[in-house]
Amino acid sequence: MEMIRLEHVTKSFGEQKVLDDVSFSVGEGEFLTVIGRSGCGKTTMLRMINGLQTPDSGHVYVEGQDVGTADLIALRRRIGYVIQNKGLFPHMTVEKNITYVPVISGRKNREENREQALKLLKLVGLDASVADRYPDELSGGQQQRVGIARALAAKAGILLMDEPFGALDEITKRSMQEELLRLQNRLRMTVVFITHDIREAMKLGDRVLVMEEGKIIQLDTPEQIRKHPADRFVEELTAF
Ligand SMILES: Nc1ncnc2c1ncn2[C@@H]1O[C@H](COP(=O)(O)OP(=O)(O)OP(=O)(O)O)[C@@H](O)[C@H]1O
Repeated sequence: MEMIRLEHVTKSFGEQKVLDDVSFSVGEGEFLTVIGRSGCGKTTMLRMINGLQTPDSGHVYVEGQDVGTADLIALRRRIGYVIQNKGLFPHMTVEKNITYVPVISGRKNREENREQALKLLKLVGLDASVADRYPDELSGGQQQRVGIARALAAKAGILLMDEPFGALDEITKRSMQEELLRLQNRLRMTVVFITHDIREAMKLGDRVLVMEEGKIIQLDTPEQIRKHPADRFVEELTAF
């Protein structure tokens, strides 16, 4: 099944065309990585999927529903959004952050919420003792894990990740990558993952989307991209 589809999406900020006739789709359970130079439109594209940005023309569909006419609050509850160094509510404990969506959706049983939070912490490789801490009392890597736990608690079938591991050291980054792949496989989440790191893009993605100046240059499996780079830019990018 198709989870996300962009159809001829165009977006400008003032004179600058940031997305230029972008079309692609992401299947259920697929892990799509997105790579391209700074400013090429990656974040703008990602934010369209949960309705934080609207296209000037074209359409974005999530699970067949046009985001332009969807109930955005309901939509965002189905989509986890994990961004570097942001995204957690600073005034809420880790537990409250994780159970935020279930609670606002009406699940008020405290014990049940606590239990779920602890289970999810374990699942993302965190100790139960962090449940009562605040986000700024956690390391960057721990915060990312909490962000993922929160998306899982919301039973988000779709996870949008904008350079989630960009600020992490190599070792933590690697273990987070492994963990994410394991969870994604197990829970069959659909993931769109922006990165600046081509190794990360090739390692994590079932397919890799390469962008340049608001256009898709290539969208293919890591193997095909390596074998048949669409142009010099992709060739240089993947020459490692
Ligand atoms: N709300 C906005 N208003 C005006 N310009 C914007 C806005 N959001 C983004 N831009 C501009 O649009 C372009 C694309 O931004 P975007 O954040 O999508 O790029 P990106 O590929 O994610 O970059 P990076 O890799 O540096 O995060 C940039 O030139 C940016 O300055």
